[in-house]
Amino acid sequence: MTECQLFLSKRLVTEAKIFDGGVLVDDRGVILDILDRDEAEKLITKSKGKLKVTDGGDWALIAGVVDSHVHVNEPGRTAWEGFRTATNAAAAGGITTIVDMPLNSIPPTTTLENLKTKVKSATGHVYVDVGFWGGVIVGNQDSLRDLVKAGVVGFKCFLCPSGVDEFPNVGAEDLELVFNALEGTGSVLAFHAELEDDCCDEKYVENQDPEEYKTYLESRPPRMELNAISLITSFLERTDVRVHVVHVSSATVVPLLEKARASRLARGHQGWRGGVTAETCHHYLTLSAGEVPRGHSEYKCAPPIRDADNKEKLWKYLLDDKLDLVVSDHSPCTPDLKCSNTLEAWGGISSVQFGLSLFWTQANTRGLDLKAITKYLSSGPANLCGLQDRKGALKKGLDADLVYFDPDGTFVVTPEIIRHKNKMTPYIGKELKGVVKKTYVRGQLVFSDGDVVGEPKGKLLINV
Ligand SMILES: NC(=O)NC(NC(N)=O)C(=O)[O-]
Ligand SMILES: [Zn+2]
Ligand SMILES: [Zn+2]
Repeated sequence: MTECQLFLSKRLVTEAKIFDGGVLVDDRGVILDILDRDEAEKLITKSKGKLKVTDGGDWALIAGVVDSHVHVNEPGRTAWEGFRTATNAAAAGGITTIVDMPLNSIPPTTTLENLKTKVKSATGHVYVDVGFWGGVIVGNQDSLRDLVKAGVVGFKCFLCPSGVDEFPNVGAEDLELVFNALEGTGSVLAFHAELEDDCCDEKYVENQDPEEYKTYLESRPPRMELNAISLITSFLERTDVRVHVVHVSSATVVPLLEKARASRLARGHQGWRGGVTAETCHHYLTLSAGEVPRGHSEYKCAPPIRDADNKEKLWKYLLDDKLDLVVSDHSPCTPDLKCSNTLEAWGGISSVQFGLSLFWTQANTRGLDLKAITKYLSSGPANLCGLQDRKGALKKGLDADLVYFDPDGTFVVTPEIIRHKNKMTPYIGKELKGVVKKTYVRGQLVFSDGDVVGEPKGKLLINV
């Protein structure tokens, strides 16, 4: 019993309930049991001081957040973001696993060789556990099965230009090959779902003020998301490969996804949520187009943040179980690339550290309780990534990825508290609810009292 630990809280949050109790953790950092207060007290008495007990009192004890959409950019664009800084920010934000996106680093994660390069640059530099997405680009379909074997959680592809030359988008003809390559692997194909058509909106906005956010917004209308979903769903009668739509911005696409899911479920698809899933991001659930100040491209991302009515619809769909998870899509860059011209600036929002508090700030005012955090920020992403037997909930047999969280505390976002590399985010000056007090990865303390603890102890969730 000497190596076991017991983490107590008056508000222990499992997938099913919130109660006064404890999480018993073994010497490997795996959850041995979830106990109520009486059982925990009896165990403490029985152990005669041999059990290491941590009591968080009134702080909630929640499962660590799994952020399945983070662009780390190292190697190759390490000035934009690196593993140390991104995972330091994650630990401070109550995230115990991030999953790295395959693009913006050079090389992109599109071959086994490239994955090995990425893994090498991450080794020894991560404060939380890190999984990896593979990338699908034109012509790399023969590399996909090797990447699956190496343990990538799935693949991301683009249906429109990605913003970086080395990650070209695919078209309908490529997708045929890609679905064939992934058939039967159990892997998931995630889409950046924006697709242009003949009606060229970019040309239309040419004469408008490029510093106005509205100009950028009009260059990427909801129609682009709808076009993409139509293309994706047109494949679903012919393939069993799981599909996932990343960063849904326009609520208009959700009914189409719902229909596609229903049809797959009717066919008996065995994947999580019928193998048709979708995420939205903290920025779409927190911000709206009307509040973006002129020339402030730190609000720029693709697809764009839309109006307040759209934001409310996204919340409704989320609460109706029509959207499955919420992520940061942390996609940072250097300050020079966030110029005041909204058409030319880099598209990507930096927020990995603040996702949990951004979500809680909104969720709490909408009458949700702490279980919503576990559902949408932990178990949802873990299920997407096939990590549900290791991550994503306070449950026997899973890794003891734990966060002591003060749901009633507040803080203001300032550049000084930002831990990601380039201190830009649209949330500067905003007051957020919910303060991360301590973060544990596999039972080990990695963040406490406002700072990371010791050397990076994160694991890479990969077999290379
Ligand atoms: N090249 C990117 O990092 N793009 C990302 N940028 C955003 N979302 O603005 C993304 O996920 O598509
Ligand atoms: Zn994307
Ligand atoms: Zn992204």
